[in-house]
Amino acid sequence: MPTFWGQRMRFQVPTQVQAKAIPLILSGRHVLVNAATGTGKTITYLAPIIHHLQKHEPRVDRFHGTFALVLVPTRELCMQVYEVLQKLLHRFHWIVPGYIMGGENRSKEKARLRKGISVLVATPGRLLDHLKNTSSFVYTKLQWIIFDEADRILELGFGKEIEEILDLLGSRQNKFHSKDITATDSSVCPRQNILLSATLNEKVNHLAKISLENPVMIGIDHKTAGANPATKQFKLVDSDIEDDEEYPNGFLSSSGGDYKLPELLVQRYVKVSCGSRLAVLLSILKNLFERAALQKIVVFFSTCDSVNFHYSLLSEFQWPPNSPEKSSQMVGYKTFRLHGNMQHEDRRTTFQAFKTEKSAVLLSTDVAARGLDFPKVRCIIQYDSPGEATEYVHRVGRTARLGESGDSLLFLQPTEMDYLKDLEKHGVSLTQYPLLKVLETFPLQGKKHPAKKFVSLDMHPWVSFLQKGLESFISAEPSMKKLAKDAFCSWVRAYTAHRGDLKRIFMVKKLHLGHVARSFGLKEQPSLVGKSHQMQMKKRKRDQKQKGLSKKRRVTKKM
Ligand SMILES: Nc1ncnc2c1ncn2[C@@H]1O[C@H](COP(=O)(O)OP(=O)(O)OP(=O)(O)O)[C@@H](O)[C@H]1O
Repeated sequence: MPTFWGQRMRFQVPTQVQAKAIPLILSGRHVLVNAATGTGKTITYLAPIIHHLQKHEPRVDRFHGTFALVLVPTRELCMQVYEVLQKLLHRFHWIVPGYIMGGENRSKEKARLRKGISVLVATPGRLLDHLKNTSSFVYTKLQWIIFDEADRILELGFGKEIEEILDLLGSRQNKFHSKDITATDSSVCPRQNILLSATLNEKVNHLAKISLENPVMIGIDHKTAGANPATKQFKLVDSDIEDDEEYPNGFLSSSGGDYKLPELLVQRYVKVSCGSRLAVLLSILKNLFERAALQKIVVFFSTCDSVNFHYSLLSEFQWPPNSPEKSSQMVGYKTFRLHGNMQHEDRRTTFQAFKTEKSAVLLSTDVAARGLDFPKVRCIIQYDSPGEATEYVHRVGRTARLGESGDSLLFLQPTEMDYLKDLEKHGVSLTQYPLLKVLETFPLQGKKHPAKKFVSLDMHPWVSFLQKGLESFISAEPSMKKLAKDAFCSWVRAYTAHRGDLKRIFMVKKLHLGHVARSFGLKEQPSLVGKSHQMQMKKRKRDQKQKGLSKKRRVTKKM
């Protein structure tokens, strides 16, 4: 087992998945790794590669080009894997790490590829671009292709790109066998491909078939995933260790199987009527920070607009409103946001900043759901449902990493409660969050409001008081109102976009648009919000038409 990695990273013992998979990967087998979130999968594949490269004869040199390629679904994950790689390679300065990804400057990347990158981390689209257009990109010595978060890469619609990449790299199994290459062409290296994820599904089946040759599957149950039995830091149950399975023809015949969740994760749901969602979210955040000032929380939303709106609200909303006492931010902690519509550089800074903060809230879309390793995240709130159970697993996996404890909270409306049954089918079960007890911690004018007195949450004095405060604040700030309206519109669109079976749980026709508007702090009736949105859309169409016409006219004139 390679020893260098633990020293630099100050790790005492390998995790369970590392202990099982590293020897197999070192042996050269194609491997499929299925282990819970936060169990150290990154080192699992990087350590053996570096072990081989540092003793490679002749010594690895930049002009040899790329030996190993790590494919990841998102830019943030690309940066994260690159950072781990840099740490692991500090003693082996001749092995050059590098990354290429969407949003970066292409010509700078070309220059870096021309100089040579030994271990390259990449997002699929940009990699394909360079494979096609950067002639100085040398990959004749490529030995490893890793698919980290394999299922997500495919879900993001990169299936075709991946097939093209495998074809261009000559690594597609049904066309081409690594054994055949070594037999016929000694200048081409034997290949070893590795697929990893905490959730494998049918989509991975195809990728596994076309990219892995006679692979071994490593499945680590959450009870054993923490670490080696040598440490008492993690709970271990030896008998739960699954045997490696030979995987010649695909293992994914049962797609609805259990997902692997961190053992010390406490999973809860909170049932909230639509109109009270916003007030409840703010109350829960306030309560969490009042209970423990030093903690990090990630809140997941379904759309970029919704992230933007809640980000501005949390940053600007003062509490108590119109009070003679000094008011301050309601959730008085640093707030960050992360989503795909942000400028590349802002995404990068947020990602780095949230990593180092000790007390903060990150509001994010699913760009932060996969693979990101933010230290010490204590709680995950899924304010908007994740849809697929797979995404639920990855979102909650941002906490309770590597033997630490963590909490997760899923917001559900009364009409959406069947989602719990859907999760249960995957072995995921949640208990109810004691919302009324939490709301009791917010007395109004010194008076407590015992839980049993209220027929509905919307009538709860604290909730309605806070809701009024939010609505007046938003209606008084035109920029906030605009953000709220945009968020409302895109939230409804996202709600209608639930796929397949989930449409039966997240039923658009059961949505009360007036209540949805309230959940964005809007006083207007939904028809008004809808109308203004429709008018905007009409105006946009009109403008586009006019632009199109004048363009046409210009073109006609020119011709
Ligand atoms: N042997 C080890 N001992 C202690 N900590 C470790 C060890 N190996 C990895 N770690 C740490 O564990 C954390 C989680 O690792 P990593 O991000 O690779 O998990 P993962 O399984 O890929 O998670 P995800 O499925 O969410 O992507 C990281 O902070 C990493 O530095």
